[in-house]
Amino acid sequence: MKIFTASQIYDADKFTISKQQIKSDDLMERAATALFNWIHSRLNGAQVNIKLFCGIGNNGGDGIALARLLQEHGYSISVFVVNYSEKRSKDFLINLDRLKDRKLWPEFLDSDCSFPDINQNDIIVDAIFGIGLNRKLDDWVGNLIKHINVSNAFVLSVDIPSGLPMDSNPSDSSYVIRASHVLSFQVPKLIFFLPETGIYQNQWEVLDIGLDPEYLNSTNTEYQLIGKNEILPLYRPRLKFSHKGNYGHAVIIGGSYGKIGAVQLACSACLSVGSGLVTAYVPECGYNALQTALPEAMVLTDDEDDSITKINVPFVPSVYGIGMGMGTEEKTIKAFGTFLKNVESPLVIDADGLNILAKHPSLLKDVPKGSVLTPHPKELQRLIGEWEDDFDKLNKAKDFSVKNNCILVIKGAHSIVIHAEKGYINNTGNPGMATAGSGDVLTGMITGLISQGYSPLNAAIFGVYLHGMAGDVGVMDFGYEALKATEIINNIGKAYIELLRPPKPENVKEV
Ligand SMILES: NC(=O)C1=CN([C@@H]2O[C@H](COP(=O)(O)OP(=O)(O)OC[C@H]3O[C@@H](n4cnc5c(N)ncnc54)[C@H](OP(=O)(O)O)[C@@H]3O)[C@@H](O)[C@H]2O)[C@@H](O)CC1
Ligand SMILES: Nc1ncnc2c1ncn2[C@@H]1O[C@H](COP(=O)(O)OP(=O)(O)O)[C@@H](O)[C@H]1O
Ligand SMILES: [K+]
Repeated sequence: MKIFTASQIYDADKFTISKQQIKSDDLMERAATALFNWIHSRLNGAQVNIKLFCGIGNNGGDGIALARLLQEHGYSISVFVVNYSEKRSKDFLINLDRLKDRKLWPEFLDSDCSFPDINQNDIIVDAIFGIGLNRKLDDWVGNLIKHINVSNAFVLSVDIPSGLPMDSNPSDSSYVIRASHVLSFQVPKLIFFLPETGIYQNQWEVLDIGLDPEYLNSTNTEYQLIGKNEILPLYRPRLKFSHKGNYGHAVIIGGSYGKIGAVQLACSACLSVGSGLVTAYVPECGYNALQTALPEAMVLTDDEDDSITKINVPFVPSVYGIGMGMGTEEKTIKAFGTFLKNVESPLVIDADGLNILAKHPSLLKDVPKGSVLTPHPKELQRLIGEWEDDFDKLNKAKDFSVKNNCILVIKGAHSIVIHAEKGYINNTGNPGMATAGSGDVLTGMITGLISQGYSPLNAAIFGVYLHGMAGDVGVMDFGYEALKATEIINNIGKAYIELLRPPKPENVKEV
């Protein structure tokens, strides 16, 4: 699903209005009707107090139009206009008049007034600001938002939580609505997926308001939300007459004394995702552990017992995954540097492989083109430097990807695969995956996908999705807290099955 910027959304509006020969307030009516249908299908006329806080722009206009529809259906509503500017939008005014025609007079709030009481059992509709926010809020508006936030009432935000800009962090986090649920028009917004701006809402949902498909389909976006529809076409089916040689030979290099488990997890994930053959390259101390824990994998060892000091792989594998648990000893850094000079197969680089690159950026030029780097936030910061906010981080990551001709997987709640100017945002996974070794599993999975013939970019996008899905299937049995990296691996198979499960036909009753 494409993620549009605010200016693209305004363009989509204009395009739709002109192509469908409608008026802009018709589009607002569609938005309000979609909001109303959502609420009505859940409340079924229940007499709960609904308090609508509406700004004076089009977000406010949506709220005012919604108020009219709610009133027509007998809901108990109070409408407050947050009068933060004299510059009211045309469609806001049209809808305000329609409300007044029905003898419904909103209460106007301004800097001098006291705020209305909010009961914990009220439902708040937040239509104060939408995607048009472009400067700091006046303090009294910020204080109203605080007043709503402390009420503990259910807050339904229209389009986005009010007070949240579309392309930067809010200047004051207490001046942003904490939304229980966001009903966002037509397309998801980038701010829902970034760690610093995604915290303002519990859940989001997209409402179709009929923006013109021609514009939506033909417009390129920097970011895409990756779901099943985007992943299925990437899937490479296993062929009936294939043999293990068709699915590549992956080599996983890493480990040091006390950290052999990281390699075991990566190898096991690499096999479970479907690599034909997997060989581990570890220090001598890892030999027995690996051969015992993972009989399917082959093991090559370094001459040294505790850490990797040279990397001698006597064949050319399909792909290498390198870095997990490897340490950053001088001897290992040297071995890694020599390895990079000679390697031609694409790499998946994680953990200490990334830490070494960050400390010795001159090595970056030897990383094969199209390699995949999988940093968590701290490793990313070592690689690309400090960032001002998540938007700056994404721009710096794109620059890094272009400069070094690599694919970056920025790991997190919504991991983002960065390839040059494009970002692919993952939408699977859960907080149960914030556990030791889950990153090693991801590295093994991406390596195993490249081994089978997925391109490095597709392997990164597909791997991140499947990894999250395996975690999502895993929590069904283990809950968040008890989910361990091993359970993510054990559920890779079920994640594939879930991915390939045909959608249930609509309107068919289960017997
Ligand atoms: N296609 C769609 O998705 C559709 C979207 N629709 C809806 O339109 C919404 C966008 O509406 P919008 O452009 O009128 O902007 P909105 O957020 O209501 O702000 C109002 C104005 O406030 C101003 N302003 C900004 N910051 C400020 C500040 N700190 N303090 C004080 N004032 C400030 C600024 O005006 P300025 O003063 O800068 O001229 C701004 O224009 C969108 O979120 C969705 O709900 C639907 O109706 C139809 C289809
Ligand atoms: N809250 C979360 N929601 C979804 N996925 C998460 C969450 N926290 C962590 N993950 C995933 O778990 C993995 C953690 O990787 P990493 O920090 O490298 O772990 P480790 O170093 O222990 O292997 C990443 O793929 C990340 O996206
Ligand atoms: K809003």
